[in-house]
Amino acid sequence: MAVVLAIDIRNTQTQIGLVLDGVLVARWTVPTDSSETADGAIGVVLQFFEALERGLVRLEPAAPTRIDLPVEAPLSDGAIISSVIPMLTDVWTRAAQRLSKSRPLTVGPGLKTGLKMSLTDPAEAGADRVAEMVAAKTAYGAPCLVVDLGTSTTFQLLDDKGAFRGGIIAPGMELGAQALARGAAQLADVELRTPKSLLGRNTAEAMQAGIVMGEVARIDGLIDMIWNDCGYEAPVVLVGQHAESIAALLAHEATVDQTLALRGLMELYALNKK
Ligand SMILES: Nc1ncnc2c1ncn2[C@@H]1O[C@H](COP(=O)(O)OP(=O)(O)OP(=O)(O)O)[C@@H](O)[C@H]1O
Ligand SMILES: CC(C)(CO)[C@@H](O)C(=O)NCCC(=O)O
Ligand SMILES: [K+]
Repeated sequence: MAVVLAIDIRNTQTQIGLVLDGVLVARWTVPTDSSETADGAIGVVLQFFEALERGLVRLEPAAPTRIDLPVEAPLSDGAIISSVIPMLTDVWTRAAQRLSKSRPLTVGPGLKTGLKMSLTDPAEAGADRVAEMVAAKTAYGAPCLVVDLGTSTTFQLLDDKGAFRGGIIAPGMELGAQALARGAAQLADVELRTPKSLLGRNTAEAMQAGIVMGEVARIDGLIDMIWNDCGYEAPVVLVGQHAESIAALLAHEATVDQTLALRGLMELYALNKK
């Protein structure tokens, strides 16, 4: 059985996918720690494996009922890393190197994607956005629009010719809420949830409306602007921590797909492993 680790390092969270014989079996999410060490990163993977062994991890629908994981090094046959934090790329690469039989792959210049990049500098594109485009092409076909609601809110368009046509990068909801609380003396941190009504009757509700409903309006508005700009429309796929709640509030129809980036990593691994 081939064991592959797909590691997706984002600004707030790091997610590890366990891939067995090309099937995504389970996921493990930890906060991203900018002072992480290679030893610490190995610890994260060991925790994941131990939690799996003890039946504490919810398995993906396609997972086999029984999983036998290696208990000694190498714990995996290979690994693929997508990182949007340059400082952590090397740390996780060293960790993955010690965990696996073969040299880990990193999403970035030099890795085959099978994707045409309609960008002025493809090397600049976030590895997460590239991984999402790769999986979107397989799962939804071209054209397709991916909206990622994480630390930042990003839009990635796979155009009607199947190329990554660039997109939009905006501050995410948590960042917006933090900036508001930091910048205004009478405003404090609020929990990010859908307000009871559009017009808040107190400060917290008004802030929730501004952040959550503001995000909904921004996404709906930008989607329309994108269709106007392109001259065609396409399926919309929502990913990231806030995808479910925002999808429910959007005027546009959207599919939530929380494993898109990890599946993109799986595909990139298959395409690039020797
Ligand atoms: N509480 C949670 N438990 C498990 N998984 C989670 C949890 N929250 C989010 N995730 C998953 O972790 C991944 C990353 O989450 P999130 O969107 O918060 O990332 P982020 O680090 O803010 O991303 P980015 O830096 O790209 O904006 C997503 O795929 C999401 O499904
Ligand atoms: C925009 C983020 C932070 C989203 O995770 C990441 O994809 C990134 O750092 N990208 C680099 C810039 C770009 O994608 O064009
Ligand atoms: K920065």
